[in-house]
Amino acid sequence: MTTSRANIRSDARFFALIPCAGQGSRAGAPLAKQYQVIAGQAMVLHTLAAFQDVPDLSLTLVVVASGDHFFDQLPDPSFDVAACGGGSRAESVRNGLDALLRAGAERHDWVLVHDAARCLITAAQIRQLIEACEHDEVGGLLAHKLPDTLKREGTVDRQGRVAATLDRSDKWLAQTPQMFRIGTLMQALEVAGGAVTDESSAMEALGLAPKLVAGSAQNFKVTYPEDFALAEAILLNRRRAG
Ligand SMILES: Nc1ccn([C@@H]2O[C@H](COP(=O)(O)OP(=O)(O)OP(=O)(O)O)[C@@H](O)[C@H]2O)c(=O)n1
Ligand SMILES: C[C@](O)(CO)[C@H](O)COP(=O)(O)O
Repeated sequence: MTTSRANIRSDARFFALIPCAGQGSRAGAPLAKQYQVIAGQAMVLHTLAAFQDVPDLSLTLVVVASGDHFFDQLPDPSFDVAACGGGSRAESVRNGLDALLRAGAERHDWVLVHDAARCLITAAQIRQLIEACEHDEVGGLLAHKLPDTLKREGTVDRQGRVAATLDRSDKWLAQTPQMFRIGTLMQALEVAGGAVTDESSAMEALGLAPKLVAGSAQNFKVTYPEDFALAEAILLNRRRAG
């Protein structure tokens, strides 16, 4: 699929979609990781604070699982909540895009999809992504160039041992936000199905080449138990630094 410049409208608005309906099984705690308190508040509230500081956004929509009442008691939230989470991240995103259209977004508008569990994102990084992609034909994602030597593990009797050292010069770690036109992303996710782990993969399956925008190592996804302490230390350090 190609996207022609003629299809690009300059009056597009920007929406944010925060998938927040996961269970955090790799984090190994009874409470879903996005609701665990770090640096004084639930992880997802740190994430949302960054989006609140981006004036370009028309609306931020948080997708939670059905029956999740975490946000019910928040006074004057700066975002909307839709209880339409699915069985996979891709399904939660797809349902969230439907909800955005119901909330007034249009298919030519941009959506920035961002993990609730990437609570170290900053408003400046979100702005950088928007500036890098708003005139692009496809859109793109924050990503981090691989900083370490890359090994491939062996198979069968060589499991747990190095089979090869790979060229890392063209390797990036995909982060979020990932920013695409709502309509194209919906089409891409329809084609790709529920198994894709990010929006870029779905767009790639359409034959499109999303733009890689350099993010930061600090924009990691809280995934494993040891990630909480690191995220908290960075948040507290930023607070101290003002
Ligand atoms: N069915 C799902 C699965 C994930 N997510 C969200 O997608 C983001 C990134 O996913 P990941 O880190 O894989 O979260 P979990 O699925 O919660 O983690 P795990 O795989 O360890 O269970 C998280 O903010 C998570 O809440 C979602 O909205 N709906
Ligand atoms: C979208 C994502 O954060 C990009 O790195 C990631 O793929 C989601 O996490 P998962 O563990 O693959 O579900």
